Amino acid sequence: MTSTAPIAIIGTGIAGLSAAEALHAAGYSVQLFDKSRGSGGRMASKRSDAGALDLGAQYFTARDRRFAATVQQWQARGWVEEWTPSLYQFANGTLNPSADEQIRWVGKPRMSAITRAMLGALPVKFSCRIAEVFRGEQHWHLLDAEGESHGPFSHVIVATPAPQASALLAAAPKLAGTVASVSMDPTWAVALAFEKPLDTPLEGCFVQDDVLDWTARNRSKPGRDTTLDTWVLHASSSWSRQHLDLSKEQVIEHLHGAFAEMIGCAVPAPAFSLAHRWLYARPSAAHQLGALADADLGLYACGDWCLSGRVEGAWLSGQEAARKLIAHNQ
Ligand SMILES: Cc1cc2nc3c(=O)[nH]c(=O)nc-3n(C[C@H](O)[C@H](O)[C@H](O)COP(=O)(O)OP(=O)(O)OC[C@H]3O[C@@H](n4cnc5c(N)ncnc54)[C@H](O)[C@@H]3O)c2cc1C
Ligand SMILES: NC(=O)C1=CN([C@@H]2O[C@H](COP(=O)(O)OP(=O)(O)OC[C@H]3O[C@@H](n4cnc5c(N)ncnc54)[C@H](OP(=O)(O)O)[C@@H]3O)[C@@H](O)[C@H]2O)CC=C1
Repeated sequence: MTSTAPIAIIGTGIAGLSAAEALHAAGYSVQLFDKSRGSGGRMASKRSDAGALDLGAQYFTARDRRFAATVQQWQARGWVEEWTPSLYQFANGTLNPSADEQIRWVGKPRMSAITRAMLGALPVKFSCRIAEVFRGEQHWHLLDAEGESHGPFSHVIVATPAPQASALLAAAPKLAGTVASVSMDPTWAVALAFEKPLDTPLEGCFVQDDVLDWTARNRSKPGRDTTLDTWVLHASSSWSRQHLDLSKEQVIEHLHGAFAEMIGCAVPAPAFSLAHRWLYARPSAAHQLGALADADLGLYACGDWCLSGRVEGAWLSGQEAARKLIAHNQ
């Protein structure tokens, strides 16, 4: 290690925490920041009257050998469990069972359990939106949206969605340019909770219609609250983009209607509903960027948008940012 100042990591989603874990294991000290009240980003779970709900990432797969080995460790520690839903597919107006052999993982008892456990005792400042990353004579400093300055730091890793990373990478125009070329699509998510369980065996469904993209029965996941029969619905990227500024009430009404048409059983008015808009849900295309680095400056960027736009891609990108930083300092 060449410096005693810690490394700043902006973002406590899976990418930022993956980088943090790898750097901490290599003996570096880190300081994390997140604009939200807790960790997880798009893997966070929202507390609601219907229990904790996974409104973002629904499950994840592990195809990369290194990620698969890490998921095995998470399983041994009780952070994740396999989810084996009764899977369906809805296409051309028809609902059909669509079982497959794919192993799908979920955080237990909620998706946010994973990043919560990864964070452990690492130093973090929540509710702290970083507005500017600037270089002093020797070190990096961060300015938050309240005007407070943080630092000094030896390096900075920006682990936010690409559109939120651009401004933070202004000190490295080449990185900022690459990030600016990555576009991300939105997703409207809705939760509907019913007093009486819906009369269907369906627990997860890949949907191909104009409105919906996916639906899942929350109670079919391990460790979830079963008081109400709660469903998470995701709108397609194109519908979400076209209806970005609709009110939450209108979005709930549209998605409830599409769900009722699709599911093939009576769907009463929900006892509880909520909507959440993910403005930067997924990259519009997959990339092979790994992680971005200006190693001489000490500025790095990682996130799902560097790779597959999935949990696995985000974790791998965080590992790659840490690897590049460590390699440059050896
Ligand atoms: C609706 C939806 C469904 C999905 N379903 C799946 C799925 O089933 N399977 C799957 O594999 N993937 C899924 N994904 C994708 C998956 O959630 C992401 O790929 C992954 O969680 C991204 O992790 P990340 O760390 O790169 O970014 P994020 O999780 O977005 O983390 C970035 C963090 O940076 C913080 N931040 C941003 N700007 C600032 C700032 N200026 N200052 C401080 N903090 C800041 C944010 O608050 C956030 O916590 C889904 C995503 C969505 C939205
Ligand atoms: N909404 C968002 O913002 C968002 C959603 N994301 C979704 O995350 C999963 C993750 O993908 P992964 O590759 O890890 O999982 P799968 O292998 O389960 O699914 C990949 C796609 O393959 C199709 N699929 C898979 N299994 C089946 C099946 N049994 N029956 C029918 N189809 C299946 C399906 O594609 P289509 O809907 O048919 O186009 C899956 O989507 C994935 O669902 C993403 O959509 C990621 C990021 C953001």
